[in-house]
Amino acid sequence: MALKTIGPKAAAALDEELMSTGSFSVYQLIELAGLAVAQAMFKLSPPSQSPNILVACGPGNNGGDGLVAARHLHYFGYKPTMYYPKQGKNELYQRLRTQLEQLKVPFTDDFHAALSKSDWVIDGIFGFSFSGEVREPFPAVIKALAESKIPILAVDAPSSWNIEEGPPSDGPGKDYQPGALISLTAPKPLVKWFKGRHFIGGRFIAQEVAEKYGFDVPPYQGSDQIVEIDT
Ligand SMILES: NC(=O)C1=CN([C@@H]2O[C@H](COP(=O)(O)OP(=O)(O)OC[C@H]3O[C@@H](n4cnc5c(N)ncnc54)[C@H](O)[C@@H]3O)[C@@H](O)[C@H]2O)[C@@H](O)CC1
Ligand SMILES: [K+]
Repeated sequence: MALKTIGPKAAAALDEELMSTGSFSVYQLIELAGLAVAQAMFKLSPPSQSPNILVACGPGNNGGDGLVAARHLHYFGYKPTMYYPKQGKNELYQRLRTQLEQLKVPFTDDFHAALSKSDWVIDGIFGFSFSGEVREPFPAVIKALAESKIPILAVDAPSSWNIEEGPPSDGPGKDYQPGALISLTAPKPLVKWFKGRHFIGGRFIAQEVAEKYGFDVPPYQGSDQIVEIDT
C-alpha cells in the first residue's frame, strides 16, 4: 500500500490548522506523535530483546516527539537514555525533560559512548522543518548514525535528509539509511529513497482534513496508534 505524501510547507500548514481551527494544543499533538513512536519501537523490538534505547533529540518538535516517546518507553519496560544537546526555548520542552528526570531517565553529553551501549537508537533530531547543511553540534552525531551498525528508528525523517529530495549527496548524512521510519500524519516525499520498515503514526487527523491536504488516513486497526505500510 503506497500512501500519498505531503511536502514540508503543507505539513507545517496542517500543524497550524490543527492548532487553530482544529483546537488542538501542541502538547496533545506531540503526546500522540510520541506515543506512536514508542509503539513503533515496541513493534520493532520489545524491551525483553532490546532494553537499551538511545533517544537523540533535536531542538524542535521532532525532538519533542523523542522526549515523549522516551517517557512511554520507560513505562513499556525499556531503559531509555537521552542525548539532547540543544534544548529549544519553548517551555514545553523543559516540562517534557523534567518528566523524564523525575523518572530518573539519564541524559548524556557523550553520544558516542551511549551509542556503543545501545540496542536501538531513536532519531528525533530533525523533522519536516530541517533545511540546509547540518549545523553544530549535530554533524558528528549524524555521521555516527550513518556509520552505526545499531538499528535506528527515524522519526518523521532520517535527520539531515532533504524533506523533498531525500538523502544528501554530500556531508555527514550522505550514507545515512535508517532501518525503520515512522512518518507522522503522512509520509514526506523523501520516503521515495527510504528502504527500511515504514510505519505511519499521528492518529489525530479527521478524514475531511486529510482530503483537504490530499493525503490518506491510513487504516489504523483497533486501538493501534501506528500502521506498518510497504515501502
Ligand atoms: N502534524 C504532525 O505530523 C506533527 C508533527 N510533529 C513533529 O514535529 C516535527 C516538526 O517540528 P518543527 O517544525 O519544530 O521542526 P523540526 O523539529 O523538524 O526542526 C526544527 C529545529 O531544527 C533546527 N534546524 C533546522 N535546520 C537545521 C540545520 N540545518 N542544522 C541544525 N539545526 C537545524 C531549527 O533551528 C529548529 O530548532 C515533525 O517532523 C514531527 O516530528 C509533532 O510533534 C506535532 C504534530
Ligand atoms: K528525525
